[in-house]
Formats: sequence, C-alpha cells, structure tokens
Amino acid sequence: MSHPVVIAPSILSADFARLDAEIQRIPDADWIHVDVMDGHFVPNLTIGPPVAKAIKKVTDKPLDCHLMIEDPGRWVGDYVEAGATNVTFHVEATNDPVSIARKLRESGCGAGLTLKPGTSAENYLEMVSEFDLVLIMSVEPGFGGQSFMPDMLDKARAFRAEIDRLGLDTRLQIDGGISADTIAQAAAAGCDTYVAGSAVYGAEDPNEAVRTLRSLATS
Ligand SMILES: O=C(CO)[C@H](O)[C@H](O)COP(=O)(O)O
Repeated sequence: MSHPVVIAPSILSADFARLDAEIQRIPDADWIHVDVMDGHFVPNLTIGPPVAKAIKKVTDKPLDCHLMIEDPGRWVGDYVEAGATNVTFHVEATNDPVSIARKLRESGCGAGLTLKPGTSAENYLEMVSEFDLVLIMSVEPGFGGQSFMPDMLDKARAFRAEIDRLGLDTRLQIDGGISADTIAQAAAAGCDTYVAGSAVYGAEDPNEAVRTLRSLATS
C-alpha cells in the first residue's frame, strides 16, 4: 500500500529557546518529530513529556515522538497523555515490544518500532503488523547532524517487502542524515516518511527545505 509522503522535521535541530516560533516556520511540514533522549540509552539528554505537551499546545500537526530511552514501557503513557500521535521506541530497550505496541494502540496512539543501525531486521519482521510505523535509523541515535548510513537501506527494503507482502499500511520512516542528497535513495528503498533535522533547520528557509525534500521524495 503506498502512502502520501510525510516530511517530519526534527525539532532537535531547532532553537530550543524559541520552539513555538521554530514550529511556525515550517507550515508545510506534515508532522513534528520530537527526539526524546534520556542520557542513558543514548549519550545525550533532550526533552521529556512536559515539553512535548507544551509543543502540542502550539501546533495542530501530529506529534511524532521517538523515544531513545531505557525502559520505554514505563514512559509511553506519559507521551500519550502529552498528546503524541505516534510513539516510537527501540527494540534494544525492551524484551517485549509487542506488549508496548498494544498498550499504545489501546490508548489510541500510533505505535512505532525502531532499531539501531547495528540491530538486524530479522527478528522483528514478524511483528510488523503490530505497528503503525517502522523507523529505520540511518545514523547512531543520539545526535543530529551525522552522515547518512547507506547500508541501512537494505534494512528498509526488508521491512518494505514484509509490509507489502502482508498488505499492511504501516509507514516506513527513516531518520538520520536525510537531506536533498539522500532522500531519493531512501524513497527508492521503499521509505515513505522522512525525519530531517539539520537539512530543515540548517537551511536559510526551513519551509522551502521541507518542500524540496517532499518533491525529491516523490519524483
Ligand atoms: O534521532 C535523531 C538523532 O538520534 C534525529 O532525529 C536525527 O539525527 C535528525 O537529525 P539530522 O537530520 O540532522 O540527521
């Protein structure tokens, strides 16, 4: 099943002192991507539920929360309460991703599965029907501004094949080093949902960057 392209700028690369204004600079974005880091699962510390809730107040766009945290099952409810549309968590941080996905879906929130670059798709393909979104990390999670890892496209192809084989409408998202130079490769590998931080907020006109990414992903 093919979806319209979604461009989800990551506010990790925005000015945290002016988040409301930074979000208003990207009216053509489809989703707002919120990178949650706990200083344990990844060596960086960013934002938590109160900030997600504050962001929700200043935008009607879906809030796409990527939890780079330990023990995600303990915290997902807080992001649902904060107004998340999707909550994506790492398979490396839990022994029971399916239970967490079911909890999210029962609360009316989309469930997202994600894997670090070193984790292979093999053990997780079979659970794809439990998820609304699969996120392929194309950098090591933790920081914006890193280089795209083209080897991750094989993982995207494997998930795309399984999603299509089962006829699911699960979205295939990619995050890390997505720019005008890399987005077409990700599209060719079957991705339909793109996170971009520095390529959007590092541009002189972030909204123009969003439009350019969308057009390169669809051409
Ligand atoms: O999850 C992330 C880092 O862990 C970020 O969303 C991602 O890296 C986006 O930044 P950039 O587009 O600059 O690579």
